[in-house]
Amino acid sequence: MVNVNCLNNIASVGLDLFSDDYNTESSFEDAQAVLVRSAKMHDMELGDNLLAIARAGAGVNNIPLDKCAESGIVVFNTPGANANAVKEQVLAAMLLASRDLIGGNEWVKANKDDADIAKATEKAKKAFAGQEIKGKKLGVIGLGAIGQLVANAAIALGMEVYGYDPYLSVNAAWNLSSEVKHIVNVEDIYKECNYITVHVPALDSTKGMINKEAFDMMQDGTIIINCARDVLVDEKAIGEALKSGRVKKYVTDFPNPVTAGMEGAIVLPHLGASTAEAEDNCAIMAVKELRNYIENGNIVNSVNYPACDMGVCTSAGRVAVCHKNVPAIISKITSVMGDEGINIEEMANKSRGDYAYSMLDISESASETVVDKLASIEGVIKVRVIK
Ligand SMILES: NC(=O)C1=CN([C@@H]2O[C@H](COP(=O)(O)OP(=O)(O)OC[C@H]3O[C@@H](n4cnc5c(N)ncnc54)[C@H](O)[C@@H]3O)[C@@H](O)[C@H]2O)C=CC1
Ligand SMILES: O=C(O)CCC(=O)C(=O)O
Repeated sequence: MVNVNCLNNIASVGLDLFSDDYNTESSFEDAQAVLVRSAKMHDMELGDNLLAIARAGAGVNNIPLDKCAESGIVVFNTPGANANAVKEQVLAAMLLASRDLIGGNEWVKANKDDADIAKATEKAKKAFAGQEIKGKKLGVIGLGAIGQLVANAAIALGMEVYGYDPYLSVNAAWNLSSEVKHIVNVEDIYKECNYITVHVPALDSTKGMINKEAFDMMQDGTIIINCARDVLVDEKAIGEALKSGRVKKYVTDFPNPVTAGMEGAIVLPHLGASTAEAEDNCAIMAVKELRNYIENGNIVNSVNYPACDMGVCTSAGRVAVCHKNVPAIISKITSVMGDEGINIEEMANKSRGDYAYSMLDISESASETVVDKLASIEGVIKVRVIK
């Protein structure tokens, strides 16, 4: 039985994909596999039995990726599975920031008992008038799964779109409308765009990237949308930019003690991925990734180990090894097999930064002796007999 712990609510359509060989009611301490959404895992004790964590979503800043890699725990996410939900929220955010629909609705609620509300409406409504997004310039920072959908949708809505992503993959570039203007210096977005939306991961290199210097370059009345992570925007600086009128509205999906009451901010309670469709997509992808790793040793969509996929094992045995990416380790692994008279029928070795992963399809199932010998090689982190 494989023990699975869910740290957050995971859609049942995903959990239903686990076979009877899985117990999805496990405690965290006993789990071999963990499913998580936004629960913070940095301070959690990671058990020796834990093999894999799947983030049913995109952002993995709630998971200690290096600590997991060091312990041979493979972390997955579900790229693109909630991108459409976030794209739709960004479109809503741009419209909410452009037309004072929230203020107008509050006015109606406040005047609900006025028998003459229809007449009063026609007088009051000028206070809630806004602007159209058609013809305005939108800057999209980060053109991954979400950014590219936002950019294409904004083109379809008649916006002029500037896209910036220095690490853009070729596949992502193919998906972008040719009408998106390719920006190589993010400052051009700050200087020229009326709307700016950010879609990058929270990394040391991106934290605080929208800061005072960025606001100083912007035009008065710029609208900022942040459905990525709060730490990307310097909150002291945006508070000041809102006060000065440099920024007209800040729409953020991340309430915290600073943003929650911020004048001029529209603050949503992290709803970007909260649609039935996105929750289902993420849960299905996450469970499939976990099963593929647990049952076949394959790594697809990991964020701390390399991709490595040998399909379903057709040999008598398969061994999977998480190890450091250091010289001569492969020859030591294969020597163990040779010394034990085991033939390697197929093999894959992939690396990612300091870590690597090897899978060996072998002529017999690895014995305890083989596993112990592999585990004793310097730099080997975890050895698993898959078959
Ligand atoms: N509000 C919500 O509920 C959700 C928020 N998110 C957040 O949105 C982020 C983006 O999600 P996806 O588009 O799915 O991820 P993704 O990984 O597909 O795209 C991220 C893009 O950012 C780019 N990038 C990285 N550093 C950059 C930089 N300094 N400047 C410009 N571009 C840079 C990468 O090259 C990549 O193309 C996630 O990391 C997560 O934090 C994601 C899903 C839901
Ligand atoms: O699971 C959620 O609701 C949060 C989604 C999110 O922030 C992400 O996928 O990065």
